Formats: sequence, structure tokens, C-alpha cells
Amino acid sequence: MERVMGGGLLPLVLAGAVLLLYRVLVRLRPGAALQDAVVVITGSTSGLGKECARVFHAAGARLVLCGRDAARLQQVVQELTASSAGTQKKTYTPSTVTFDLANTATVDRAAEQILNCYGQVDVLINNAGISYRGDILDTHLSVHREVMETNYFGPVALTQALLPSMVRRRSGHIVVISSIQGKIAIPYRSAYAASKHATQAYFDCLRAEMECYGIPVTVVSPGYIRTNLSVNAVTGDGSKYGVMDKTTAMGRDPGDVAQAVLKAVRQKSKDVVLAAPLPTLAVYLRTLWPTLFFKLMASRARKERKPKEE
Ligand SMILES: NC(=O)C1=CN([C@@H]2O[C@H](COP(=O)(O)OP(=O)(O)OC[C@H]3O[C@@H](n4cnc5c(N)ncnc54)[C@H](OP(=O)(O)O)[C@@H]3O)[C@@H](O)[C@H]2O)C=CC1
Ligand SMILES: CCCCCCCCCCCCCCCC(=O)OCC(=O)COP(=O)(O)O
Repeated sequence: MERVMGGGLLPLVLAGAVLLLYRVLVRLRPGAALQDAVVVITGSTSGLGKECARVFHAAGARLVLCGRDAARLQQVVQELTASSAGTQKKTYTPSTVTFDLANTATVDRAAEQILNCYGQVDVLINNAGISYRGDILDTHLSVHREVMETNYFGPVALTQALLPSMVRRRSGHIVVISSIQGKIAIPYRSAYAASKHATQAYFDCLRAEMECYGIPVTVVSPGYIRTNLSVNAVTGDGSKYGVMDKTTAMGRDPGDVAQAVLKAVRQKSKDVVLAAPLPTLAVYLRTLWPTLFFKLMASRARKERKPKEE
């Protein structure tokens, strides 16, 4: 035993202790201050985006809320303003910018409007997104394009429009809400998983390229969250899915996930997985034992296959 400790085990134990200490220190380091920070949130009319608006507003950020529906954005502004009435903390009435992320031609104009709100952006949270349900054999190419426009090209266009001002100031922070499906692909989610894999890759490249300017990039990959994502999902023929899936209904509370996003922003985390143990393990399985992962996904596809109408 002594020989083992002296020879091979001791360096391993020491390495483990150093790693543990590093993780504890990372957790304990003071986070970035968000009081007065200009935080832009896309998709802030519902679900996770609305909850992010709540927690960043409560943290004293100057918000620019983005969405497609001006009236619903104003509703969120009113709710936030009412929620902070009488509190000690200095909070700001959020600004709003209305645009459709899937129409990338309008994104440059929207970015100008965003910059005009406070003259700078400190944190951009690319949250807006849509999901998809469908069999590849029955899915129109236009549906793949629609999901890619919203989940990938929209955030890329907005990020690229806002980056030059961050680079000039050598300051800013880019966040994207991806999904665990940006790391593993599951059957009947082709368009969604593809858009989130593309998102992961683009923002990983961006992180590397922005390091020299001191601009952190955070990719957040949640598992199921209790929002209207499945209800709003698009199907293979372009119609709305319209069903609250059990997995979504039993998902994590969006307020808790928003708190985790706030923490990731404060700590300038690079890549955060916010999923249950099984999907998190599946990410490792995909890398370490892909043949088993592919077998499990094929079996899942067989079980979930819808019988064809003759
Ligand atoms: N819920 C979940 O299980 C999970 C969600 N995510 C991700 O979280 C993010 C937020 O989704 P979630 O809150 O769950 O779902 P919701 O459907 O509740 O919210 C989606 C938001 O995105 C907005 N949006 C959709 N399309 C566009 C568009 N073309 N232009 C502008 N805004 C648009 C919606 O606006 P409008 O109200 O106008 O439709 C809405 O505000 C998404 O990126 C999603 O992929 C990741 C993992 C799990
Ligand atoms: C070492 C043992 C590992 C065992 C792994 C077993 C394989 C388990 C597969 C798990 C698949 C989980 C899928 C999770 C999907 C998810 O949480 O997606 C989040 C979303 O983005 C939700 O979008 P959706 O539209 O699909 O509701």
C-alpha cells in the first residue's frame, strides 16, 4: 500500500485536492457587479427570458427587453416596475425594442435601437428560441430554415451587430441560452438539435476569439424547463405543435434557471450545463462510448415512432 501511495496514488490524490480547491475558490470569488449594468435579453415576453428579466431587474441592471410583440413587452415592463415598488435597491424601468429575430434583415436596425437606449451593452443574453417536433422524413426544408433562422442566425446576427461596440470598449459579455440538445442529438428533434449544436460551435469559436478583448462568452445548456417551449414548437409541416409535453411540464422552475443564469453571468462561466443527471451523463456517453449512445437513441426512435396514416 505504501508503495502504491508513494508511487502512483499520492500524485493523483494531490491533483484531486488541487482541483477541488480550485473549484471551491472559483465558487467563492466575488461575482461581477450587475448594479447599473446594461443587460439585453431576447425573448423576454415569456418563459426563461421573462424570469431572467425579473432576476436581472432585481439585481439593479438597466434592462433592454427584446421581443416580437410590443404590447407584451410593455406588460413585462409594468410587472417589473410594480414588483420593485417600495424596495430599497435602486432599480430601473426597462427599455424595450421590438423585432423578429428570424428576420435577420431587421436585426442591424434593432441593434442600433438597443445601443441608443443607454449608449452601451454590458451583457447580451441571447435567449429567444423555438423548438420543433417531427420525423425527418416528413419535415419540410422550410421548417429547418425557420428554426435555424430563429435559434442560430438571429442570435449570430444580433451578437455580431453588438460586438464592435464591446470590442471598442474592451468590455461586455455575451451569453447564449442553448440546450443540452446542443451537446447531444435526440430523435424527432433534428431541426432544434441542429440549431443548438450550431449555436454551441459558433459561441465556442467566439469565446476563443474574444478572449484577447476581455469579453467573456457563456453558453448555458439547460435540460427541460417548465415553460411554453413545447406548446410553441413547430412541426414538420410548419404548423404549431400546441401540446404541453409531460417532460416540459415536469421541467425545472424557470425562476431557478434564471437564478443560475445570473450566477453564470456574475462568475463569467464559460459553459454551464443545467440538466438532470441522466442527460448530463448522456453528454459524456456520447463522447466516451458513442456506439452505445447511438444504440440507445435508435431504440428511443423506435419506441417514439408514430404509426403512419395510410
Ligand atoms: N423550456 C425548455 O425545456 C428549454 C428551453 N431552452 C431554451 O430556452 C430559451 C427560452 O425558451 P423558453 O422560455 O423555454 O420558451 P418560450 O416559448 O416560453 O419562450 C421563447 C421566447 O422566444 C421568443 N421568440 C421565439 N421566436 C422569436 C422570434 N422569431 N423573434 C423574437 N423572439 C422570438 C418568444 O417570443 P413570443 O412570445 O413572441 O413567441 C418567447 O419570448 C430557448 O432558446 C430554448 O431553446 C433550453 C433548454 C430547455
Ligand atoms: C452512463 C450512463 C448514461 C446513460 C444515458 C442514457 C441516455 C439518456 C438519454 C437522455 C436524453 C435526454 C434528453 C433531454 C432533452 C432535454 O432536456 O432537452 C432540453 C430542451 O431543449 C427541451 O426541448 P424540447 O423541445 O425537446 O422539449
